[in-house]
Amino acid sequence: MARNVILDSDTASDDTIAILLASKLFNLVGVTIVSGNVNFEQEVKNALFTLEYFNMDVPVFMGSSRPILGIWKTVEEVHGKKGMGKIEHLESNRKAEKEHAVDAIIRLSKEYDNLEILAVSPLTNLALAYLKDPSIVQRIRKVWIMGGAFSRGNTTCIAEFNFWVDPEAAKIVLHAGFDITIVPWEVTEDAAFIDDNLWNKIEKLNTRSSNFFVSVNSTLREYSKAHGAPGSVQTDSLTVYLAYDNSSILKSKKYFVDVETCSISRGAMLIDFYKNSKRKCNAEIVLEANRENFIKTLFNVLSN
Ligand SMILES: O=c1[nH]cnc2c1ncn2[C@@H]1O[C@H](CO)[C@@H](O)[C@H]1O
Repeated sequence: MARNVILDSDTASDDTIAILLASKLFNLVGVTIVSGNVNFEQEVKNALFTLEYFNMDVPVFMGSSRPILGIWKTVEEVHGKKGMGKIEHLESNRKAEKEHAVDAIIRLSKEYDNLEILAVSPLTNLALAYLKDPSIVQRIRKVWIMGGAFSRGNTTCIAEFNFWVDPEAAKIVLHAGFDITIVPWEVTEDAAFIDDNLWNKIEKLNTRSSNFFVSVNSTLREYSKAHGAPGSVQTDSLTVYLAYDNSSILKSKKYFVDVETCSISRGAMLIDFYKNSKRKCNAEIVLEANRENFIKTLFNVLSN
């Protein structure tokens, strides 16, 4: 039986493919929206449009429209004016639910045994849900986080975007006592890049989903190439995939993990590799992922 998941998303280019993948691999019981990549209302539209495009009947819950301290910037230069690459007409007939994402997370954690959270975005919604009802820690089976960088920050010298947008939320979640697995930025860079060869193959599939993939990731691809990558990195999708196929986590280890919240290193992930702090391990860090399996699954999903 499919596992029950909520996908927490700041919906822009790569997030949409994570939504698609999550709907194929899991029982996706809700998409919760959080501020991050682009304008919040636009993110909601992007999620609704994606679900309508793929004819998926999944409720969308609007969450926090700003990080806890509200110090962040959106990154239209990464994802396109509306966050969806070349797709600019993003109207749909769908509407978001009235219930707030924080309440939906708390309610769904009671309704579904073993609910898991796929957090491919800043952690504001989950942190607020935990603050409102700390007992969700006992009910949520697992939290999969795309976030943090070992050292190659994609937003500042040291910080990855999701942790950088809301480091206070990341800190709250990391210290809450959830069963956490983190997929850091560099691991996704190594295992989830779409180079020209692969991009052309996806383009040639010429299916409804491959056409969507190519259009929605067009700006991310250009931006990534301009910054020295071979193409777009499907970071959020890899996280969803590893949550589904744990055997594709080739190397991982549990550590004490924290997040820096101060000035220049704000959003930096702190991993106690040598157990200097003697503090209890609070997260499993993925160190290496199986690229081949991920690409094969992505390709299969885009073939239909
Ligand atoms: O410059 C960027 N490159 C890749 N992903 C980015 C960038 N800026 C924001 N994101 C978003 O942050 C996470 C990865 O750090 C992904 O969730 C992606 O949607």
